Amino acid sequence: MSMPLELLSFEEVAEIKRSPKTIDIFSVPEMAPAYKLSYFNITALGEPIRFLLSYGGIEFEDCRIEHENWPQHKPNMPFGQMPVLEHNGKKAHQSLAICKYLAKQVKLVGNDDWEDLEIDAAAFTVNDLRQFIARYHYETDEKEKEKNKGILFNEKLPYYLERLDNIAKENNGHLAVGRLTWADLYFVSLLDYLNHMAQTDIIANHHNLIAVKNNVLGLPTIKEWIEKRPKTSV
Ligand SMILES: N[C@@H](CCC(=O)N[C@@H](CS)C(=O)NCC(=O)O)C(=O)O
Repeated sequence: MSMPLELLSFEEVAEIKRSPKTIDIFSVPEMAPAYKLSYFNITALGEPIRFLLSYGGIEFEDCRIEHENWPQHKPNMPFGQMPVLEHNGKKAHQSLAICKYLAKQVKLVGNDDWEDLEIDAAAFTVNDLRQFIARYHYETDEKEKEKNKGILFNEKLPYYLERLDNIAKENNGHLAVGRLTWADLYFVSLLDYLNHMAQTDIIANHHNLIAVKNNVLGLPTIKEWIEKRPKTSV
């Protein structure tokens, strides 16, 4: 607490006035970002969350856990998995739930409940597609993998991509409600991962989905994030 000036001697007051205390801006401790995202050092399920935070200019601690250190962190996660978003001392899990929360924060949601339903349906469909591709990619039994490959490339990919492409056409280069929403960011942020797992550019022949991709990658805050994000293999 500072001393009232009238209780100080003339000399002491004079000394204080000669050397006024100034705030040294370089010594002010930086505030920790309000959000911390924990995920592996890859894009995959963490990237939609990183895209949404970046889109909204929300500062976040991008905590990337190396696989060899995962066993010591796993017990601290709500359901033993990541991504996990921390805010105000609380931990949230489930990437889609986190995306929906952030989408509200950055205003990439619908104007009414029905629009939200359409946006959710688009994003959840992309998530279904991700799971079909992952089923093939992560299969270790060679015979099973071959079977999954047939199902993926002959059935699931053409079926899903054709429909998603039609939706993108009807919505002017977006996946729902004719404008940019979190479903677009969700899809585009996962694309590298989906292509990596399928070992091909899955949207190469789907021009309306390419438009969705270009719309998202053209956003200045997303461009900035992609330039500065750590370069990883996936
Ligand atoms: N449904 C969850 C799935 C989370 C999930 O599968 N996380 C994986 C990484 S992508 C994980 O933490 N794996 C490590 C483990 O289960 O020990 C979500 O969408 O967040």
